[in-house]
Amino acid sequence: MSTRTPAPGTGLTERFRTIPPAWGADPAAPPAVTVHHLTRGYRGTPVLADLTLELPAGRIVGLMGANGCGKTTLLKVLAGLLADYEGEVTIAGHTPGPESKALVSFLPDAAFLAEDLTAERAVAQFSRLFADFDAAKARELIGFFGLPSDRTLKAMSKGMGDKLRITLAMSRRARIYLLDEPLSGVDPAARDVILEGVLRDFDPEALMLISTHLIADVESIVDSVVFLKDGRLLLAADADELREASGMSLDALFRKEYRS
Ligand SMILES: Nc1ncnc2c1ncn2[C@@H]1O[C@H](COP(=O)(O)OP(=O)(O)OP(=O)(O)O)[C@@H](O)[C@H]1O
Repeated sequence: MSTRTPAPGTGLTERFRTIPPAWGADPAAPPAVTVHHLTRGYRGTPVLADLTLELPAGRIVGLMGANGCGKTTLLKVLAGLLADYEGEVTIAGHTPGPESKALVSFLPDAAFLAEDLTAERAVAQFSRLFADFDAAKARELIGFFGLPSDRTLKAMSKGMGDKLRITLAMSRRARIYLLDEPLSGVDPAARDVILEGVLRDFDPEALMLISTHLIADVESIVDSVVFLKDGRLLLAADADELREASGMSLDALFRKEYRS
């Protein structure tokens, strides 16, 4: 039997398989999201393969993985946009459908707003579409981001458009926020402002799942992580516990685990 101390970082994927409940939360409370043996592919090619994971409420979870590992597919299943999957999924106790959609605010990675909308018209539209939309919060965020209220999306820069989309997604009083690559294409100076906006007046009992393949971008705001690899769970953990056990930043660990 070897008496050697394992090198930092080894065995992490066996040891870290779950995200513990948020600090101060009732440990007996049911998870906000459960995914059991989820399998989903496209045209016979599997993307998510027998994925099992649970996400507690009150957490800000980084959903990490290389391009094409299935992050968007998972978010779409949770958002109720992909119905034909194998396995079981629950969102606040509901299978994805009308009840769960009312509780989930999804920010897709693709454009979803009409180009002729101004910020003010977008706020009016979201107020009509979503019962939980907080127009006062949206206007506060529009001010925080310094967005013009009368300029159409077409006339805004990419960064302004991103800030408006994030404003709309974060202004729903949802239980679960799913943000798909919210910082892709955003310049480094704007990233910190956007993250500050995302956290502004954020309900500490809500769950946020934020996907990225650039972990350094969101490392400052996530308190836990899910690493996917080839549609499977590589590890799930509290961020501080993982940093302590690995002796690395999440970014360094991510690079190590995905090097192949
Ligand atoms: N509608 C589709 N039809 C066919 N294949 C698809 C479709 N959507 C996604 N795929 C494929 O499924 C795989 C997983 O895609 P997905 O978008 O879920 O990954 P991802 O981890 O979000 O990637 P990225 O970081 O590049 O956004 C990829 O190989 C992708 O090409």
